Amino acid sequence: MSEMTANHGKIGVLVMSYGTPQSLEDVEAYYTHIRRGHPPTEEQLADLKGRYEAIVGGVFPLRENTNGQVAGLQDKLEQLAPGRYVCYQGLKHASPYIEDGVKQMAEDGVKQAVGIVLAPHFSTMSVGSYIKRAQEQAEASGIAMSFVESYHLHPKLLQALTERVADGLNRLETSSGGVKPVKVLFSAHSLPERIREIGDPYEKQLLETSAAVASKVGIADGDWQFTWQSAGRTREPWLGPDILETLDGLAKEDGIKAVLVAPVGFVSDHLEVLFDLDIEAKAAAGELGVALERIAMLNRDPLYMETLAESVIEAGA
Ligand SMILES: CC1=C(CCC(=O)O)c2cc3nc(cc4[nH]c(cc5[nH]c(cc1n2)c(C)c5CCC(=O)O)c(CCC(=O)O)c4C)C(CCC(=O)O)=C3C
Ligand SMILES: [Fe+2]
Repeated sequence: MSEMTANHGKIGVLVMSYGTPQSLEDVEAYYTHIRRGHPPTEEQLADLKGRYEAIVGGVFPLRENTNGQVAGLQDKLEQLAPGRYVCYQGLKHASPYIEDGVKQMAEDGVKQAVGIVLAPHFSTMSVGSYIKRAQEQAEASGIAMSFVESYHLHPKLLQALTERVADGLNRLETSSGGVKPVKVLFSAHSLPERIREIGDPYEKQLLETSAAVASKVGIADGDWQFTWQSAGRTREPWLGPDILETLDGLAKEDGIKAVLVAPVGFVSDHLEVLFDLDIEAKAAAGELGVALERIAMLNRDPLYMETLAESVIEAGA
């Protein structure tokens, strides 16, 4: 069988993710793509490069993690439905772009496909825009495509997050010497406030995941809350409170001594976690005299791979 027809008859799976630069030299082109073709100022570029320099040891962690997640999903699909699915990668702001992934499926003879994003919660501005781009290219390429819109309450995702929060609380207890009171902060990437005007489900879904995990771990209602992080630096208002503001209030008004951050809106180690939480939020907490730990990210966790595989099979049946 030739390369061209090897995947003929299989269901294509377009696995979509944000994308990260190829190298430090590539940060400017990547940032320009995020800004819809408008190059960043010198200052903005230096700021973003500085953040990447702080977390990157040769390889950009998000690239490795996305590659691992796509391979892990392929393996899991092979176990559950041998020979039926073939995975392709499609990135929002880096190569291979979403459109490249769809075109590759078409070249390989794929006629039917399912799209899934490596982010559990739906927003028109995030997952919705990935899906729109994939759908447009699928129509142009003659592929019938369906999509997984969200999987934020999938039992295996909740189980994986529950284990991580329980483990994180144990680590925090050890590293902080058992100081109390403790607060669990669930977090996700902020979005512009205007998503509220269009009835976007993002906030509701994030609260649902957080409440479900808190309940499974057995955290009392007053001992957890949700907060935003990583808001964009634009003139329009973004959803708040931001985690830095939340930490300040918890320390000064509520006397909280230790915090476990659970960034449930993300599934990988990447800039928003390794810099915004591990460096920036941790330093802010330190100045406030608050101990801070973060839950381990899902990356290639088997329960996360099963969440993705089961969601794909359900959507592509
Ligand atoms: C909802 C959401 C997610 C989660 C869902 C999902 O995963 O899709 C997410 C993830 C990520 N965001 C990432 C990186 C960046 N996002 C930026 C800017 C923006 N993010 C936005 C939203 C989101 N972003 C928005 C509305 C903007 C403003 C510009 C625009 O309207 O698009 C900027 C520009 C500079 C800055 O503002 O810092 C960067 C560098 C990385 C990669 C990290 C790495 O490389 O390790 C990841 C996983
Ligand atoms: Fe972002």
